[in-house]
Amino acid sequence: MPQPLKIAIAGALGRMGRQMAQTVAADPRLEPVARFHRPGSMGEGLVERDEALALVDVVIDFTTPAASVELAKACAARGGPALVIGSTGFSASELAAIAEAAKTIAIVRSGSYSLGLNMLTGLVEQAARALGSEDCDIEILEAHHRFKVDAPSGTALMLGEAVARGCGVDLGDVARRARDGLIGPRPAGEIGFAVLRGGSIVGEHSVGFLAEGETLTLSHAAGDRSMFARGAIAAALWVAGRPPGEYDMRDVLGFTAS
Ligand SMILES: NC(=O)C1=CN([C@@H]2O[C@H](COP(=O)(O)OP(=O)(O)OC[C@H]3O[C@@H](n4cnc5c(N)ncnc54)[C@H](OP(=O)(O)O)[C@@H]3O)[C@@H](O)[C@H]2O)C=CC1
Ligand SMILES: O=C(O)C1=N[C@H](C(=O)O)C[C@H](O)C1
Repeated sequence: MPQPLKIAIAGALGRMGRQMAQTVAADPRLEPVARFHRPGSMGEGLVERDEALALVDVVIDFTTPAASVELAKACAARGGPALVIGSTGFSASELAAIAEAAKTIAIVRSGSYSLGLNMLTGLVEQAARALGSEDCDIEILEAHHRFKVDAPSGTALMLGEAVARGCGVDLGDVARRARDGLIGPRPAGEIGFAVLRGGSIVGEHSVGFLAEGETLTLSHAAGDRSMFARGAIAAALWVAGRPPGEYDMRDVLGFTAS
């Protein structure tokens, strides 16, 4: 029986931090060693971040872009532990800082740790490759709870990247992230995003391929947050001991890049 993997949980008092603690505690492959929150946030079994980093093999982090970047820098500065990042809403410069840290430590980062959602990205890429975005209008819809602060969701952007890979285009060149006012007819080739916020929706995503006379819709709905936690655990078990680099769930799940 291998030694359990030593895990720390960042953002321990957040929605995903609490879900992670519950799911990690129930998994015999893991030893939940430390939980930390904002600097100076003690009580409820919390420790300071740098104390936690000294004790564990992998940190699982669902916090904010700024907190994840600081954490990645801190892990890289001490040569480990490895990191599983679930936070979303990063700017280009924040992503560059994470890529820099990944030159020193192994980091898995994904906008969704759901297995089903990651399978959906493969299907979406395949459909986009077959249908293209010239004769078919491709639109991504997402819905989340009222507390979500970033838009479009990390998952919607992942789906957008899958569409772009399938169509052989750069998402940055064709993404239409908002529409308002007298916007004129829809240009061919756009990849559109639409966002709904409200209530307690855990996460719903769909990709519509809208062609002349027919619509294909591929969709996913999250029932609760436990599958994100299970996916993050799969990523933690996979990334421990890996060489430095930035990985995603396609690496973890062994989905071949096409
Ligand atoms: N990739 C995936 O599969 C999933 C990703 N997410 C993403 O994960 C992130 C967190 O989501 P959720 O749990 O719902 O959000 P919450 O706001 O509930 O949790 C985030 C927590 O991080 C805390 N935090 C802020 N700064 C720091 C810091 N410097 N150090 C430690 N903790 C800090 C916040 O504290 P405070 O409350 O004091 O502000 C908050 O409690 C979001 O970006 C979300 O989009 C969510 C679900 C799945
Ligand atoms: O903030 C959330 O709740 C979620 N965030 C992730 C995202 O931005 O896609 C994943 C999931 O949809 C829940």
